[in-house]
Amino acid sequence: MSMLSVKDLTAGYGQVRVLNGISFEVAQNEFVGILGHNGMGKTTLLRTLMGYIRATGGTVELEGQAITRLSTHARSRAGMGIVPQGREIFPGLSVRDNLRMGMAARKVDEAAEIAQILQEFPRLERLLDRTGGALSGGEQQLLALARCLCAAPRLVLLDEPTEGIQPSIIEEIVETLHALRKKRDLTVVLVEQNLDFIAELADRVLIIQKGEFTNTLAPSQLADVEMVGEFVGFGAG
Ligand SMILES: Nc1ncnc2c1ncn2[C@@H]1O[C@H](COP(=O)(O)OP(=O)(O)OP(=O)(O)O)[C@@H](O)[C@H]1O
Repeated sequence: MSMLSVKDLTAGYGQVRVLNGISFEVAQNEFVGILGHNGMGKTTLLRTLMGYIRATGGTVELEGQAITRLSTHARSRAGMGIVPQGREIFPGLSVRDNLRMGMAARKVDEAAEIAQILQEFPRLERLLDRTGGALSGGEQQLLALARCLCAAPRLVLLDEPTEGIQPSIIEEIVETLHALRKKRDLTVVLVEQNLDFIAELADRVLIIQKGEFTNTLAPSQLADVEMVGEFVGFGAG
């Protein structure tokens, strides 16, 4: 059974349709990348999968369960999590309290849960009492991912995690995701513009153009700048 199964998904804003019939499957423990120009619908797709935007047509199944009509909270309880573009941590709360907010919907031993998260995100340990807004972009991205994991998702949707982040922390995010994949048996759908990042993490890469998937690339093909440029238009950048 697939972890995620999406069929003919359509969605948009008011009368403007942005997703024009998206279909794809993601296997358990697979990492799938999504690549496309700005404005092609990547963020809209992740937000529709998470239930922030209502699908106007099509179906979404998580581990065989129909979730197309469920609320965002219900999807979260069913095992789906999102790390949104721009990270959206709570800037006025401490790192510890940001993590606590991530667990709010579950009955867990907070201290034990935070100890586990710190093993997976050692950089956060000395930052626990700092406010989220005082962290660097890369640290905020790690915190956003850690907070998402506090809800114990099995599928994580990542929206442009490397946006505005220094290369040294980008490499740390790659390593963290590889480790989480093994340790938590995590499945990831990853929207990215950073070709190196996506090539290091994704098992396959779906190309989105005008709200539709038009091609699938192997990660090794991302090194072929001309080929990527043909599909995505920013290969040379
Ligand atoms: N809240 C909104 N209301 C109306 N139109 C929107 C809204 N959000 C996005 N759009 C439009 O929907 C289309 C797809 O946007 P979306 O953010 O999904 O693209 P994207 O591929 O994620 O691009 P980016 O990388 O710039 O975020 C764009 O034409 C955008 O202008």
